[in-house]
Amino acid sequence: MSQPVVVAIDGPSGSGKSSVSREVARRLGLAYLDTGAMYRAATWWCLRSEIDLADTAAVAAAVRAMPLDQGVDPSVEKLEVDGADVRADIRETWISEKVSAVATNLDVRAELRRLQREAIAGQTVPDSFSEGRGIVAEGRDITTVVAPDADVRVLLTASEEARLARRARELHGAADAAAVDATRDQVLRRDRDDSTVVEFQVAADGVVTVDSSDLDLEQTVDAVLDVVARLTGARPRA
Ligand SMILES: Nc1ncnc2c1ncn2[C@@H]1O[C@H](COP(=O)(O)OP(=O)(O)OP(=O)(O)O)[C@@H](O)[C@H]1O
Ligand SMILES: Nc1ccn([C@H]2C[C@H](O)[C@@H](COP(=O)(O)O)O2)c(=O)n1
Repeated sequence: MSQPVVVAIDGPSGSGKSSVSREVARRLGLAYLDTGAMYRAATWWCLRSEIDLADTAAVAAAVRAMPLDQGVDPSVEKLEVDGADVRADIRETWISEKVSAVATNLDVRAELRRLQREAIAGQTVPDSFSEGRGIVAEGRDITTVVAPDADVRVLLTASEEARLARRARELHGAADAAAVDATRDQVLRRDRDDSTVVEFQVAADGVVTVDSSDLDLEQTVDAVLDVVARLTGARPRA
């Protein structure tokens, strides 16, 4: 059997991390880990438990006790907290507005980092979803903190304009001025808050930047697959 491949992808909001990482994992036959979904699930859990997000100790304790069940199959999204399917809830505005308060809690980051490393290591052994082929993990600090030794490390970027337009189209079905204005908080304010605890705008040493501003989704997936092939020899399965 060939060596496991770990691909780490970071980038700002709306750069395409989730869509691109999921598709890259699918084509390479790897597992997929959406670490942003973990922060969103943690936010859902704290709000549902009526914890004041400003009470950092209470939030951290709740996250340590969170009964999270997250799938790693790129073709079948699974995300449950305490048996509840939270896939739809965590994408809603009430979570997007609050998630940075949880993601900037350093004790929460330590706990989720532990779970993320466990999930990544779990995919390098034969008895796993990927049968030991490896994983694509994406977020904000995967290339730098969670998996700095990953075989492939990519910073996926896109201009502010492109990211706002993408999110506006996704949420409002159009990228006119009103729709773009309505997404600013979700994209720019969130990046500003999140970047107080983690660097995801500038590539660290050894991290390859893929700028998707002028690429469509398919071209971006191909660009990342090219980087993976160049650095590891791994290619899409027929
Ligand atoms: N290269 C691309 N060209 C055009 N649209 C894209 C491209 N990449 C992603 N998209 C679209 O942009 C939207 C945002 O992408 P996605 O959710 O993957 O970004 P993200 O970086 O994971 O964002 P966030 O961190 O906020 O969750 C989606 O609707 C996706 O289909
Ligand atoms: N490794 C990560 C992943 C995510 N976050 C934070 C930043 C976001 O505001 C939030 C949700 O992520 P998204 O689903 O939008 O990618 O989680 C982080 O700090 N570190």
